[in-house]
Amino acid sequence: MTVWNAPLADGPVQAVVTLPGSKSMTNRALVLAALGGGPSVLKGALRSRDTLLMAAALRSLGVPVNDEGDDWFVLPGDLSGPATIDCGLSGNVMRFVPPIAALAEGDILFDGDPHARTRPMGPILGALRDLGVEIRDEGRGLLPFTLAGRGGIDGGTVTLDASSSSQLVSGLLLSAPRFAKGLELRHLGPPVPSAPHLEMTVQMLRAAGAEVETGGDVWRVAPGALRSGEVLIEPDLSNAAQFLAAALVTGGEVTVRNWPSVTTQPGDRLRGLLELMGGSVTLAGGDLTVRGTGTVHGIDVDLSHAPELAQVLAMVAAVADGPSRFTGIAHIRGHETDRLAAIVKEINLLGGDANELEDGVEIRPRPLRGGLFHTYDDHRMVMAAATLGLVVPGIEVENPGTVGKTLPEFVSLWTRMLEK
Ligand SMILES: O=C(O)C1=C[C@@H](OP(=O)(O)O)[C@@H](O)[C@H](O)C1
Ligand SMILES: C=C(OP(=O)(O)O)C(=O)O
Repeated sequence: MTVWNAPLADGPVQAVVTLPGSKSMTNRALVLAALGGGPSVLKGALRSRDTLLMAAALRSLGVPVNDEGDDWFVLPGDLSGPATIDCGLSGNVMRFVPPIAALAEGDILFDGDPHARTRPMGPILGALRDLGVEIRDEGRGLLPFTLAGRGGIDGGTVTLDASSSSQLVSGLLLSAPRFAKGLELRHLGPPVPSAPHLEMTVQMLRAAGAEVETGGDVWRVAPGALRSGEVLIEPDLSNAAQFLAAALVTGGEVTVRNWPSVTTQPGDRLRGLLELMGGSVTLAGGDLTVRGTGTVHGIDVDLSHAPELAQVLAMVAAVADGPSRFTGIAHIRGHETDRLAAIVKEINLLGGDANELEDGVEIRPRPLRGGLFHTYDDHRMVMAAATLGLVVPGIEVENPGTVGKTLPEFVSLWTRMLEK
């Protein structure tokens, strides 16, 4: 175990931050480029564990991906197996790659980190089986499994329950233009979380030339060629959460550069959420600035649209002037760790007062003390711990390197943010 002493802010944080590319956009762009008809270049791609795993997965299926420079090049060709895919702990890799593997020939083995073997896969494996794909998973509906690629998928109509992750839908949609008959996908069950990420899938498919119709819980993708070319990746707005929260909890001012004026990223919801929590938020000329007054308000919000923000917002809530409730996020028990349990446990270990709800968490602020903050191989727990560490002396963050999943340079960006 390594430990990082989270720096305490010695006053209001004043900083301007530039963030690397979005994980979700980079991984979608890689997939669409791999399924395209010619060479593509990704500008501003994120270099992190999850995107390097995606690039490696596509390479294993016969698609050359050059990720050496700032621009990433993808040269699609015939998809081929046999192969072994390491999903790491990436939900994107484990949900987006199996449908591509079914387009290749040969046995393709999927596995990942120990915790990855607990993340929901059953509905997408069931849907692929309904589409005629042979998958051997010993009936578990989880990693590891072997998919027997037959060089194509006929496609057609399929129904699944995607209430445990929007990625179960996105994964099928992204490859659907390459199914012989396209795809009509229906969700049946409790609501699908992360609507902005579904919209991101639809918009990126359309930008690549796919015909996609959506309405309610039904998505239709027509068969057809995907356009190749240049794709511009936006900065990762979910990873802006902790930097903007720093302004709020210290009563400072933080600007994140290159904020898109229109975006499907759920991190854009930070603008409204941080305002509700007491910040003043302005977006001008591509700069998103949050100013804190020193007072932080508790909030009661449904976070089902932006579950990636839960941990950082929970830490802000822990130092607010009143109680908070974050609901609509039952499914984050199936993320990198059981995030509801992790949030509650860590706040309470530091002397706080939090409890789990069926679909969220409740936090009542109380004076907190320092101590070891466990991070459960979850990048967002590290970034949440750092946020709290700005105002609670003595927070020791377990395994800070976990941030490599989506933001390897987190500690240096954080340290720089605090330099006067
Ligand atoms: O499609 C995507 O890129 C993602 C969708 C969301 O998954 P869930 O719907 O499982 O929350 C999000 O939490 C994850 O970090 C990335
Ligand atoms: C849930 C997350 O990641 P993924 O599902 O892509 O592993 C996340 O980054 O918060």
